[in-house]
Amino acid sequence: MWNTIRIQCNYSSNLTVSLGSPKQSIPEYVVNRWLIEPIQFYLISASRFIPNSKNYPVLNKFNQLIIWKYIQRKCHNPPILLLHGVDKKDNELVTKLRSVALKHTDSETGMINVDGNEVYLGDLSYVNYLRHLLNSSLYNNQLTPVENFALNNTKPPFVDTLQSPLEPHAYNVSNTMYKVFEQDKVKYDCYERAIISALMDLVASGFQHLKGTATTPKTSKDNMNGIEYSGSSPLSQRDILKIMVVGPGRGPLIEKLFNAIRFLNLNIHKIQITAIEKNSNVMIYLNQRNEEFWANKVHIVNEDVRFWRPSNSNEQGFHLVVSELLGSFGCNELAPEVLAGLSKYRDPSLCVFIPQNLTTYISPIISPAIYRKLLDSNDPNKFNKLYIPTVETFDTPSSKAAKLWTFDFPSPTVPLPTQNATLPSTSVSTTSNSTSNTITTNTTVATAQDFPLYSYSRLGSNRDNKRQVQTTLKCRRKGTIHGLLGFFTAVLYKSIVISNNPQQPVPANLISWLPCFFPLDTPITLTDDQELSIFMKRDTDGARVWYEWSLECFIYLVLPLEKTVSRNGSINNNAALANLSALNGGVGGRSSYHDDVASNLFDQEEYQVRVRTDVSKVHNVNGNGFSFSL
Ligand SMILES: C[S@@+](CC[C@H](N)C(=O)[O-])C[C@H]1O[C@@H](n2cnc3c(N)ncnc32)[C@H](O)[C@@H]1O
Repeated sequence: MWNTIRIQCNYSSNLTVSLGSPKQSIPEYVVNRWLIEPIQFYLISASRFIPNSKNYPVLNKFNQLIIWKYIQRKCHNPPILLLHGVDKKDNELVTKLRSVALKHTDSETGMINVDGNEVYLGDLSYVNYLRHLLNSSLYNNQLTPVENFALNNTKPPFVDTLQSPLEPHAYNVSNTMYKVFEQDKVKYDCYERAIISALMDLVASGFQHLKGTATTPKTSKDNMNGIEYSGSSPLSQRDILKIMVVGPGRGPLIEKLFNAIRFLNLNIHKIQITAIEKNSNVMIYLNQRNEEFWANKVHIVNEDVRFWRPSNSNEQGFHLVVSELLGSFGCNELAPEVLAGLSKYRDPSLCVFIPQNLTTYISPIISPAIYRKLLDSNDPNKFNKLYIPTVETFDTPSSKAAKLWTFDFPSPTVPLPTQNATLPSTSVSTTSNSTSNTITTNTTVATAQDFPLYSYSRLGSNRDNKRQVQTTLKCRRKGTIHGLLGFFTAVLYKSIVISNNPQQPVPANLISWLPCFFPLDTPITLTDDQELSIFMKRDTDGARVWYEWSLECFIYLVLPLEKTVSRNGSINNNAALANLSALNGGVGGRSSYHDDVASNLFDQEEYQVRVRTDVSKVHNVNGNGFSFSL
């Protein structure tokens, strides 16, 4: 009923709802469902209270939890708690408590002065209990880590806003934003574990000679978080493990890399580290940290990695590439495009990328608050854009999400560097830490000339990073769908996974990414047990990347089969077929389903038909509403 009123009032922001505390426990999804509504008052009847062991009125655990959850999630605009029924004559508990508790408490008379009149508020032990409940809310956090993080990091008026996704490949990330990233300790711990695991495998598959630290005495300047470094290496390039960090920002991933090297006790002389960061604003941090903590061991390049090319053969043939170019939807910060060019500079025989892959997911959501915000916006493209809602003001009618697509790193479709490439004499150079500049021609490392400057047009419109999926989801619960929620899972290395799945983040306290939202311009209403068909596309024209999306919903009808026997005795199913064709034409069912159904007609007394009940338009066709420029 509330939903009907809201729709009839065109999602007016003046419309709010008052909820009553439940008599008995209700399913959690119902509590969560109301959490996304504009609750103005939360009514607590005195009859919900029960006496505790000292005969004071308290709420049961279930009602306590609901109040904590509502006031915590809506901390910037909490509902007013309205206690009622305390003064009812027939409230046995009140009468009892009044005689036991209040008689002896002179200071708590429960009287207030309103316009010169003494008004009896009722039994104050109820109010006192609610006060206690509010105070104890601080120590009974009901929110998820990501909700806590989002609420603590967004203050009014930015709470509950729709942000545009970051585009770090196109715009420089601010210092404040890097600080926010760096708060996610668990993300960096996952990276550290992934790097340790990958380094162990690399060592085992050909870099055994890395085991053991350098023996040269260290100087204070050469102290890299405990890694001993002598300042010069007598090793030839062939012995060297080459590591690239793409987009290190202010350096937390490099920090984790050094931790991993130290943890594994690897010889730093035999490791070459290159970091490529396009944001010139962070160069000062990186260079300072390089000097202070990393003994200038990191070769820092201030360039867009898509346009970077190794100046000589020593600068390629990477064995480990570490990056964190993940957006809320996984691929929306263009990791596939950014890393594709770099793939060509890997060692074709042995190279690990962290992350190894990313997979995107989508789930239909109910979010009247977000929809109302969009209705209020003057942007003509508002329904063709991708958003990041700052606070989780949504609920999902389906317990599952649909898997869309995966990107592997390095991309299996990017050609391998040429095998046995011959090094031109000009490409061989001596690095400051190397006494040998000889690289023999039987190396599998290719030359810079083998890999022309990365260009999207050269890759045939970047075809390999296009994706298109049509997938279905069963929705058990009814509701009005306002859009799709996108999130990702990334395999950093083997079993080390991170995910911003709102229902089950991995690790549970990961806070870096809120899920993203693809709106529908006309919401779609579902009854119980419907099926949703979701169309999602990632497209590119070589200069831009964008997403397109649409929805259809279906119900399954079971229809009786009306058989008539003709004069010659044959069975005629015309009535059923007529039903089918009516559904096909009238409701928009698809003929392929009906063909399947028709072929089974002769065997069944009834048949099932899938009927389309609603369909949305395709949003953001050709990226006309929004796109990410390459
Ligand atoms: C999501 S931030 C992560 C930064 C850092 N790894 C951290 O954890 O704080 C992505 C970083 O990659 C950089 N970046 C994005 N695209 C890039 C590109 N094409 N070439 C080089 N750096 C890039 C951005 O400037 C940004 O610093």
